[in-house]
Amino acid sequence: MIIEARDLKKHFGSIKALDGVTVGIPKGITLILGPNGGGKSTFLKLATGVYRPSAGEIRVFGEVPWNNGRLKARFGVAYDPPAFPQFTTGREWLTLFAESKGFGEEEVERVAELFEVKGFLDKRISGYSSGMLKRLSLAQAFVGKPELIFLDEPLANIDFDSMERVIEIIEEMKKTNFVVISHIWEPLIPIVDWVVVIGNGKLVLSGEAEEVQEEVEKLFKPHIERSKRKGAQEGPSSSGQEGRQTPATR
Ligand SMILES: Nc1ncnc2c1ncn2[C@@H]1O[C@H](COP(=O)(O)OP(=O)(O)OP(=O)(O)O)[C@@H](O)[C@H]1O
Repeated sequence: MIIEARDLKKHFGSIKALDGVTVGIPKGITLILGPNGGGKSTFLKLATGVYRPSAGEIRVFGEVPWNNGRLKARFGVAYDPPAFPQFTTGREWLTLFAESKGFGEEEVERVAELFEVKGFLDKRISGYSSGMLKRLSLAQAFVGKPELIFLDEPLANIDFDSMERVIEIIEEMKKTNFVVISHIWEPLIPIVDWVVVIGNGKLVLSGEAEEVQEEVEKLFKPHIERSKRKGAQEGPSSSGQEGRQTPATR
């Protein structure tokens, strides 16, 4: 196991963000799922040493992440929402970050190309769209090809082509381990090895992707029936207009 949590707790005042999670995450690609406010990002921040556990323990590569610069140098992280200094350019920020990890301009170019951020790299971050911010945060997480990469919502706010690209990049990096939190889970399932579900501060499920896929589908596949809405629109109580309005009819 590359990550092991034992009775892990994180409380913020009376909020029990994590309330006794015991779980092991193996090598490969792990997907963390769960409802809003369930504790996923808190788990990630405990694993990356941003938070210190209120009780229990978490270890990454056998080490405690809190206050552990040596361990932090071994992984990359993209948090959600991405946070950057606003008045630097993407290039300045990536260069500073790469240098802090012992890499130079070449590595900045590599990750910038990988996530197609080159077109706006010399603009100030304050002018970036949500998708640009997401792609810059992904580029940062991949600097130096770390052996473990944590990604919080890597597919949020990016267009379909970029989504496919991100999934391909993750799949191609065979030697890298990934821990990915994503509400957009379906396109990730084919490449995922392990799934962890955290809800209400507790572990709900942990297992091999193939074995738990059915259960995951039961828990998280949205069941929206088109016919009901159509029926409501066309029914006697509707405004009398048929079907969906086009911009011209509004
Ligand atoms: N720094 C904080 N201070 C206070 N409460 C916090 C803090 N971080 C998280 N929480 C609370 O802890 C709980 C778990 O939050 P967390 O962000 O871990 O959930 P999540 O599963 O990542 O949710 P989402 O899917 O909405 O991103 C929530 O009730 C949240 O409000």
